[in-house]
Amino acid sequence: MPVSDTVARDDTDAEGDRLPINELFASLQGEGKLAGVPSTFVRTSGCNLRCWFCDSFHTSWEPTHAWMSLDEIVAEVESRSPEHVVVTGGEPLVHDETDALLSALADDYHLTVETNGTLETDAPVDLASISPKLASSTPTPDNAPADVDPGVWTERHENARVDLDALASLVEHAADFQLKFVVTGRDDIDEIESLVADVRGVAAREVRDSDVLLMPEGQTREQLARTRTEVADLAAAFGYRYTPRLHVDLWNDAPET
Ligand SMILES: C[S@@+](CC[C@H](N)C(=O)[O-])C[C@H]1O[C@@H](n2cnc3c(N)ncnc32)[C@H](O)[C@@H]1O
Ligand SMILES: Nc1nc2[nH]cc(C(=O)O)c2c(=O)[nH]1
Ligand code: SF4
Ligand SMILES: [Mg+2]
Repeated sequence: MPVSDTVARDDTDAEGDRLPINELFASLQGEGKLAGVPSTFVRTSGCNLRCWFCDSFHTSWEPTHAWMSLDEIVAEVESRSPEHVVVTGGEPLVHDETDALLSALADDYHLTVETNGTLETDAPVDLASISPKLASSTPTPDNAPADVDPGVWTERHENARVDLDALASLVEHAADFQLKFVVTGRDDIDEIESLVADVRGVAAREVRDSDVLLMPEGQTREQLARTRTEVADLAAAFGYRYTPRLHVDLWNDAPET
């Protein structure tokens, strides 16, 4: 099991700007303020966290990818019609080259970055879709994916999952932002309220309740069916925004959806 933050660069990667791409596809944005918007997704591989529930197993726990040059990625994006591009992962901001990709796309596309909120970027971002990871995301031998021993990641994930300076920087820097929490149940709400208060205390930008989104944990329709009602009730009770996971509802989070 890889312990590295990112993925090992192979020898063909020696030259130029390249990124490890797990998948690149057009779909509807399934989550957040832009749910339903046709978008091209660029999914990088490698992450500095290991959420036990990660729905992109082959970008975190067992990374698989092809190394593509920034020019190749841009050409693939240009061959698809959506005007919105979502750069996601894995954790896209673990790669320095992600900033260069965002800059290359910025003039022609609306850019959403899906990030765990632990790393900053100076690159142009239209929507910072920040998903801070709560204590309920930390992997343990009891909740880790099948046949995976979380090992050092229990402590490593727990120590790295919240960086208030990075969160404040992302909130302040992007044209728009959302704090989109993966919610396993009502036991998460105290930490959400506390973290939102902490971000409000350091960020030089208003964080409205409508900028805070509660998203049910679930990789499949069946798992979402177990969590969505409780999470929707929490959103209504605490005044936050509920977000669905449309791609799971529509396509059960099949690859390239
Ligand atoms: C695979 S992550 C990649 C981006 C970044 N690493 C992050 O976690 O925000 C994409 C989005 O899916 C969410 N996500 C991952 N696994 C999930 C699950 N089991 N249930 C609900 N949301 C999940 C993440 O919180 C994030 O908003
Ligand atoms: N349709 C669709 N919408 C998404 N929004 C965020 C996603 C992600 O994996 O970052 C995602 C995804 O994987 N598919
Ligand atoms: S931070 Fe994102 S990519 Fe990394 S393990 Fe968690 S959900 Fe997966
Ligand atoms: Mg996804």
